[in-house]
Amino acid sequence: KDKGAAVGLREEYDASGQLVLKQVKKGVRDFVFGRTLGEGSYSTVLLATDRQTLKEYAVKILDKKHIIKEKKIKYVNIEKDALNQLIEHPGIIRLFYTFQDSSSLYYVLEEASGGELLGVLKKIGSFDEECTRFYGAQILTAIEHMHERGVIHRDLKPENVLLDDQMHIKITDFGTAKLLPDPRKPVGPPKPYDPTVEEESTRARSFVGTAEYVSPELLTDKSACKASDLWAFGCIIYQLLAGRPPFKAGNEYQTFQKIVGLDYEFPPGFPPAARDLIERLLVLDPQRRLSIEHIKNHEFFDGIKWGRGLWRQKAPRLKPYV
Ligand SMILES: C[C@@H](Nc1nc2c(c3cc(-c4cn[nH]c4)ccc13)C(=O)N=C/C2=C\CC1CC1)C(C)(C)C
Repeated sequence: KDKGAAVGLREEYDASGQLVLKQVKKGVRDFVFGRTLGEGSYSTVLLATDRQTLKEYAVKILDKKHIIKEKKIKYVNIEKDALNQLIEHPGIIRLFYTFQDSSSLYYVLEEASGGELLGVLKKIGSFDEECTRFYGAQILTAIEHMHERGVIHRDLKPENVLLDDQMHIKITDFGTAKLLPDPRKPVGPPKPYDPTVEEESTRARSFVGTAEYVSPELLTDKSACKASDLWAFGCIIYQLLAGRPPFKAGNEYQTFQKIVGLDYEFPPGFPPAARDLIERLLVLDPQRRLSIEHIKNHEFFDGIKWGRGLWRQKAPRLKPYV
């Protein structure tokens, strides 16, 4: 009789000589892989079912050779560290565990069966104020949680805002996050030069998010800060109500020109409170952008109960804002 090796169990004897079966790390064989959810540049995300528990997960598979060749090892560790630092928040996708085989790394993540907010938005065209207020509030508290833990997402967009089976949000894709040094941890001695590791400075310089949501500071002086996520937040709020992002042009370069020139306008009939909030977020100088506290107190969010209550209440029914 197979000692359960197939299901990742190992025989051990405890102090009193009693036989115990220990659950060891899961492996590829423990899952049945389903459809592809999306392809990243170094990874693929598939739906997968755990053979034993029949629970559904999203598994991100990274090709080790490709990562090493492209010197992206740092990115991979950043994503894992970011997800591990952000556990236990209802608005952040959970990383359950990771394992590897000879060719790939596997991240076993929570499945968000409602899919991407972008997909829902495309289906109904645009959100009304009530839905925008609810989803905006959930996204803001998830951003607040990240920033409290020194994590800057850097690529927030409706595609990375997922929906669970209760139609509550789950932020995902921390592969391009920036981890601020932990103020509580002393900075260690400088590491010896390692040619295979791409330096932070070059990394910060090389990375740019998705054109429509990139902040002006990332385009002008190549550095992202927490306020960069709030610029993206402003773009998302605008897009939920208008059905399109504020800065969109024929190609990336023209989109960048619109951003640094703050070249956007509101469609007629745009709700005035939302317009005022967006005008205080889409500010070129990151220092002058509204802080999270001020956003929470803005009249657009009047009526929102911030805190745990936000995650227990029923999501408003999505109806198009005509
Ligand atoms: C934006 C993202 N799309 C998605 N990423 C994830 C999903 C996900 C689920 C559906 C879905 C499920 N049921 N119906 C639709 C559709 C798209 C998804 C999920 O459940 N759990 C973790 C995910 C991502 C975590 C990983 C990046 C670290 C890309 C295109 C990058 C795969």
